[in-house]
Amino acid sequence: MKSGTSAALSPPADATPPVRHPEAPAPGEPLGAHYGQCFGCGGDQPHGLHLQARAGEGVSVTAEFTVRPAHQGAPGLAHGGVLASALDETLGSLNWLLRTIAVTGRLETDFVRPVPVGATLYLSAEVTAVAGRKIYCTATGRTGGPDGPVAVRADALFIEVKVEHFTENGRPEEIRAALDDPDQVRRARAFEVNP
Ligand SMILES: CCCCCCCC/C=C\CCCCCCCC(=O)SCCNC(=O)CCNC(=O)[C@H](O)C(C)(C)COP(=O)(O)OP(=O)(O)OC[C@H]1O[C@@H](n2cnc3c(N)ncnc32)[C@H](O)[C@@H]1OP(=O)(O)O
Repeated sequence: MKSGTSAALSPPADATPPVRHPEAPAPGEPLGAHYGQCFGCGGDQPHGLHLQARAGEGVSVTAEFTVRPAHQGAPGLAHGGVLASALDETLGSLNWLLRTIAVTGRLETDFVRPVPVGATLYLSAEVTAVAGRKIYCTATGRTGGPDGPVAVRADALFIEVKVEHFTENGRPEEIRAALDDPDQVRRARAFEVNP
């Protein structure tokens, strides 16, 4: 069974291949967190997954995530929602290579093998197509190594949004703090200049 079989995840006929932004980080370079408090990638988020994605070739990324005891669902096994979060975050980081701000519209996940506590998930993701504001992408998480068996996979549709998506909907205290942080503002601007 393949994931992403719903019609909503099939790119339309006028979709085009993704275009890597000319100033995207070189393959192998870390992408950095898009927000320090992000549950997926933020370095300042004590409860987070601390995912550190690296740019790959084209519009692709890789990341690793080691399952900790706090991530359990069943005894000794990762919670599926946490694994979906790791996939979501890895897929979300692809947008940095397009220099587009986008949020997850749809995420379809297959849980193929149980993932024990202590295991490292080797994640890789790529954008497959773009159609207007819609960004189609796919990800896998493997155990045992980057070429190990697939444990989880996901297909997703991200939707491009403006910075106002966050400023108009986020809780004011966090938005104020983000606007007061020059690094955060610089990062948001870097996305915005994309035509
Ligand atoms: C300085 C201060 C500011 C700081 C800024 C920081 C920068 C940060 C940088 C980067 C942040 C990235 C964060 C990544 C985190 C990891 C990823 C996540 O977990 S994101 C969270 C979960 N996702 C949501 O919360 C979305 C909630 N949903 C929405 O807000 C809306 O539904 C939204 C924006 C997704 C779409 O709403 P519409 O009104 O803009 O657009 P419509 O017209 O509905 O959709 C556009 C097209 O997309 C399709 N579409 C939309 N949703 C779909 C869905 N669920 N399934 C299938 N198609 C969908 C529609 O059918 C339409 O297609 P047709 O153009 O007609 O062909």
